[in-house]
Amino acid sequence: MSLLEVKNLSIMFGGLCAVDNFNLEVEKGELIAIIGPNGAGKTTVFNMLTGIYKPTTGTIKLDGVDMVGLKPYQFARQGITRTFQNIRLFSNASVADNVKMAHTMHNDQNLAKCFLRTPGMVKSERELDEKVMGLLDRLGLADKANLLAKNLPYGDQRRLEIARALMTDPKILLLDEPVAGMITTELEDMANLVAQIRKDFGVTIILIEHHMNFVMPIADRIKVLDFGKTIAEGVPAEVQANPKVIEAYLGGGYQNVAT
Ligand SMILES: Nc1ncnc2c1ncn2[C@@H]1O[C@H](COP(=O)(O)OP(=O)(O)OP(=O)(O)O)[C@@H](O)[C@H]1O
Repeated sequence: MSLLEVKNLSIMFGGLCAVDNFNLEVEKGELIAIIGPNGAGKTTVFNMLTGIYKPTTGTIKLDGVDMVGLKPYQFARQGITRTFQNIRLFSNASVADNVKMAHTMHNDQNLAKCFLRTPGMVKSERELDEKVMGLLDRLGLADKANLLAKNLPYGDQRRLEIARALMTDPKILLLDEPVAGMITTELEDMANLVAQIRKDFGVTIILIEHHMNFVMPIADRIKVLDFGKTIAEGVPAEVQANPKVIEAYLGGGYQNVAT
């Protein structure tokens, strides 16, 4: 049984079929990229894989558990966490508190224990602080732990989003355009970071991206969507050479096939 099994997933918005018969099997530890031009349906797939949208038809199984119909927080508790194309941070909280809050929001907190500050609570708080600092260290943000999130450079805000997602110990990490808004010279750093996270945390990663150059060196497999349909899939070299992919990118005036 694969870690994630998605079968015949489709969603209609009125008369528009935004995602049509999407299938995906992901093994533990894999890194899968979903690419495609604007409006291809990539974010909609993520929205279905995180319970934000309920598919019109199809099934999603995580570790054999049927996920369709569950709420977003239940997807998160089952082990699917995501970042967003538009960064979502607590901008007036510190970098460290942003990561800590991801834990607090993800786990049930016992209010009585919080107020009583039992030895167990103090110990778990200490362990939590250590985990936060460990994660910030791995993501190159340890020296910025006390800065307000809003004062971080853009690339660091993206790293912080990933740290927040990792704080929930996900089985599957979904990254929605992790280099959106970054300048070309930052792409390679982020690609290295994503590959390193996969290795260090043993986490399975599915990411959406426009930039071919970003996904080519790090993805095991790539799926290409266009107008909601899967037009190609395979290892990066196969996909890059696929005429349908070249047409979807270049035919639509899309310029990132080589960038
Ligand atoms: N809630 C919604 N209601 C109506 N239409 C929607 C909704 N969400 C997405 N769509 C439509 O579904 C299609 C796919 O959109 P989606 O955002 O998934 O594309 P995308 O591949 O992520 O594009 P981009 O790269 O621009 O983010 C688009 O035509 C979009 O307008």
